[in-house]
Amino acid sequence: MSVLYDRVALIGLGLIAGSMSLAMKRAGLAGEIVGYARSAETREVAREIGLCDRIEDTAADAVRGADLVVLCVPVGAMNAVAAEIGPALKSGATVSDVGSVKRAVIEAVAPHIPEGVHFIPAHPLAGTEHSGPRSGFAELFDERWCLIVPVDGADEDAVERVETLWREMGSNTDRMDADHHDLVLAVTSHAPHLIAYTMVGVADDLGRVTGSEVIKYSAAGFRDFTRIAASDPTMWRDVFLNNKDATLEILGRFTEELFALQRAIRTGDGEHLHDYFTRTRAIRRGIIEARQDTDAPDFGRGKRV
Ligand SMILES: NC(=O)c1ccc[n+]([C@@H]2O[C@H](COP(=O)([O-])OP(=O)(O)OC[C@H]3O[C@@H](n4cnc5c(N)ncnc54)[C@H](O)[C@@H]3O)[C@@H](O)[C@H]2O)c1
Ligand SMILES: O=C(O)C(=O)C[C@]1(C(=O)O)C=C[C@@H](O)C=C1
Repeated sequence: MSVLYDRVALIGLGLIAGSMSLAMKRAGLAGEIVGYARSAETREVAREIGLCDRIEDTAADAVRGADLVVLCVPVGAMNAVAAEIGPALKSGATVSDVGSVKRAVIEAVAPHIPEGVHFIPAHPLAGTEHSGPRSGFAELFDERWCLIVPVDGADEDAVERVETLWREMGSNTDRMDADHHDLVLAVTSHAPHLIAYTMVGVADDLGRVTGSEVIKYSAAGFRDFTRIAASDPTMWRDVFLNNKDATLEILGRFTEELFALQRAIRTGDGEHLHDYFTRTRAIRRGIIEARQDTDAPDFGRGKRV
């Protein structure tokens, strides 16, 4: 692939920006990659490991002359960063972001984008529980989805170029409306994270009673919960505070179902439990069969679904 953007600026140098830099280098997509992070320590690490071609000490200096600027900071920091870079953006440039929530990010960023600059929000559905400048790797986006969320009146060429960038970094892309994105992600990512955080908290409370047993004998299912619950606290605080309505809607439904299952256990209603688990098993099997038919990429790393 030839160079897509002569100069790319990455703001916030953590897991996603680091992986983007390495994936762009792998495919030769950027003439130059410039980086900026708020803390001097992160900038120092990024320089030391050669994460970008150049690291600047202010966000405005990093975006000056850039053809593509990608905001890779926690969702709650998007507004302040956009305000800082707005006046320094080059006419004709594209600003994108990788935030896990889309409606709130659009509302936070769009007012700071000057006339003549394109704003094309995006969200790669790929991550790990690790964060910071040393956590990125070039393969993170391979065979994963990246959702592109164009705002009303978005320039089609600019949208297509961002789609090409993600495809060349290894992802499959789809377009989605911001509100729909936030509801879908509340089901598939946000509520599951909150449930994992809760379950690990419950186990921790129990652990105080039973010593180290909870960890020592933890089965694979619980270990998966602990992996998810080790994710970055700032990132997830911001996700929940910025996708309130959709997350609360899904958690409300979750609680209703949980109460129904709780009641079935208490009253010994085995038929209810069996029917419920049969239905959920069929859903999982249906997903796997559909994927084999369409050869679509899976939700998990590699071929694990
Ligand atoms: N981790 C995931 O699984 C994942 C997946 C997809 C999208 N996202 C989204 O990507 C974004 C970045 O996540 P990450 O996992 O790379 O996080 P990270 O914690 O690894 O990196 C975030 C970086 O932003 C910097 N930062 C924080 N506030 C800043 C500010 N005000 N100005 C400048 N820099 C600032 C931090 O120092 C850090 O370098 C978030 O919006 C997150 O919702 C994360
Ligand atoms: O695999 C993980 O660790 C993730 O949690 C990644 C995950 C997800 O829920 O799938 C987390 C947040 C993102 O916005 C996108 C992807």
